Amino acid sequence: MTKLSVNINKIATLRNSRGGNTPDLLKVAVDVQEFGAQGITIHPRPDERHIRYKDAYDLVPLVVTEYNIEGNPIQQFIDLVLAVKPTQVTLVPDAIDAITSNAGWDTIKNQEFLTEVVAEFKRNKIRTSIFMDPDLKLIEASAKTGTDRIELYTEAYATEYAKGNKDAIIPYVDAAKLANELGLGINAGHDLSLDNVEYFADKIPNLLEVSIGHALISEALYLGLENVVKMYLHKLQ
Ligand SMILES: CC(=O)[C@@H](O)[C@H](O)COP(=O)(O)O
Ligand SMILES: NCC(=O)COP(=O)(O)O
Repeated sequence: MTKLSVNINKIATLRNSRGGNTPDLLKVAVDVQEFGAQGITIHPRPDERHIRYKDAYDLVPLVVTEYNIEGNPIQQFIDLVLAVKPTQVTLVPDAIDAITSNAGWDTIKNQEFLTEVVAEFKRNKIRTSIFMDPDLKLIEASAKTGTDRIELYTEAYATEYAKGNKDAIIPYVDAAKLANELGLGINAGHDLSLDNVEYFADKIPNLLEVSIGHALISEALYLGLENVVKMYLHKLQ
């Protein structure tokens, strides 16, 4: 079975848009776990445009499932993760001004750096995962960093699947087979959705975890909309 870790960045985006505490990020994290999600993911970015560093601390007593913190391992991020001690840290090479994560690591070019960072987190008993495109050479190199897992960056799959190109799964299956041979655990995420996640999970051997945020929160809005509109109409009768 593949675990679902719900990324709550978008709840923080909505909260920050008004400056108050609605929606309440911490309550959402508690409720999402009560509804059955097996993990909570956050991706604090240096500009704190959604998740604030304080949120990462406030979530500690409330995340009773797997706590996954994603981000670019700049010193500020490393210090945060070492202080919070989540279950897992996912290393993502996102540029400071990127609108969202848009590439996996070049694990050949950054091998020494990643090896050091991975070792530091593992010394602190934090599981590590490296965000990766499904590139066999890079996946082979990722194993040399000592990481426990990789997270397959699924945007390309999601984009092609939406166009009807199911063959877009092939590089991911090949990548997963190699990762399995190398003893790497496999996570996946980015633009996974109710439309494309089942096919992905069916085809990828030993997919341990998916982290889903943007589509899941959007779908929750759509699926809840009719109910809430009706509740308002009822109050206004
Ligand atoms: C690592 C990754 O794939 C991202 O999906 C990320 O966690 C989402 O970040 P944003 O919510 O800032 O787009
Ligand atoms: N690691 C991927 C993640 O946490 C969520 O990505 P998305 O569903 O917001 O694209």
